[in-house]
Amino acid sequence: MKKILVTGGLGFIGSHTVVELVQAGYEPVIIDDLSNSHISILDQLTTILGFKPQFHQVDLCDEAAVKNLATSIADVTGIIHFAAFKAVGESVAHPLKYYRNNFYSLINLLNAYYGKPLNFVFSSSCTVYGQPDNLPVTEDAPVKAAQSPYGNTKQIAEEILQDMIASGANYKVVSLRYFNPVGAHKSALIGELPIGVPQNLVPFITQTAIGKREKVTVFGNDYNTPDGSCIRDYIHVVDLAKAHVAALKYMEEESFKGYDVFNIGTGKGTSVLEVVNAFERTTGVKFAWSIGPRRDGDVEQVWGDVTKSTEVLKWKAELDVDTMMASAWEWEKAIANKPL
Ligand SMILES: NC(=O)c1ccc[n+]([C@@H]2O[C@H](COP(=O)([O-])OP(=O)(O)OC[C@H]3O[C@@H](n4cnc5c(N)ncnc54)[C@H](O)[C@@H]3O)[C@@H](O)[C@H]2O)c1
Ligand SMILES: O=c1ccn([C@@H]2O[C@H](COP(=O)(O)OP(=O)(O)O[C@H]3O[C@H](CO)[C@H](O)[C@H](O)[C@H]3O)[C@@H](O)[C@H]2O)c(=O)[nH]1
Repeated sequence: MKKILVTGGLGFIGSHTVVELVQAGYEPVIIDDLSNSHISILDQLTTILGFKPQFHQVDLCDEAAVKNLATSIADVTGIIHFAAFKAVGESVAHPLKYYRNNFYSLINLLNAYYGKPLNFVFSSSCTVYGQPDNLPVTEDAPVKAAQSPYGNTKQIAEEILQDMIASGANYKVVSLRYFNPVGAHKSALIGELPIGVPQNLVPFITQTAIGKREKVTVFGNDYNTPDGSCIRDYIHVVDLAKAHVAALKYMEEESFKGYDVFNIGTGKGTSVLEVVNAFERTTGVKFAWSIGPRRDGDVEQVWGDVTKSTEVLKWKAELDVDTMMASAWEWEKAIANKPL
């Protein structure tokens, strides 16, 4: 069985990917420092999988610890590198915290496994496109000046990986540019666990619907879009998780060498108001919301062209916005009934 190191494997996207890896016949080895996740996610994964996946609590910024890891778990065929800090606003307030964690962890990992013929998947973001000139945005669209230190870590990390490949390193690398991951596993045993007040739309909606927050503010209805609210490409986290399996399979092909990048979205834009309506319609739960001012730094509209990922990775998102909302709501109710 092919062993895959999953850094950040107890986090939102990582935990769902662990499930899909096992279903596809891989053996995941989870690395996490629990800086933005809960150890009980390991128990939840154990319930879903029927066995306890291997887990090591390691801070990837600790160079010596990562070297030890590479010695003790030397027989991996791939690494999926989720571990990073991801809050845009916090990165503006604490840029060094973001540059330190997101770069040290990446570089320590690449150095520790350097020389081995590994398949490496990097979690990038559509944030690298800023506001694209053409929609849907394709992978060859220009990377725009980063809007935040967080976005900058994704842009620079992609460059680091390309420079490393250009230098002749033995790795194969795929960067996946995620659009907006939402939703939760159908078991409602794993999902997104925002720490503090959620910054993202869907957890803010579910926390408001359950009564933890008073009201959702729709940030702006005067954008140049059909209903005036911003448009994003929301993707179900289980579809996103499956894209990682597809990326590994693609890299396992002899013919693939070097570096490649893919958009991972649905190819469809949905407005904030459409998300609000979809939530209320699918769950039957109404919540308080109102229109407020625009949020600083928001891109007006972005959705991805997924032709390349469909044709080359042979992967396509299958789950719709209603399923995303329904599963996010089941997860919110599950953790309200039984806090982790
Ligand atoms: N969720 C999104 O909207 C989104 C969008 C685009 C890209 N991404 C990227 O995808 C990846 C995963 O995102 P997520 O939403 O699952 O985030 P998450 O915070 O839920 O998961 C990240 C995990 O990494 C761990 N971690 C962080 N720093 C670490 C370190 N130094 N050593 C070991 N573990 C560490 C955290 O404890 C957490 O469990 C991140 O790289 C993120 O930037 C996320
Ligand atoms: O309370 C809220 C929260 C969000 N929004 C709106 O909902 C949309 C989605 O906002 P999110 O914060 O959920 O997502 P973003 O698209 O702003 O950001 C996400 O996608 C980015 C890439 O575009 C980065 O990857 C970032 O890490 C990730 O959180 C935006 O139009 C935002 O203005 C609201 O109206 N009210």
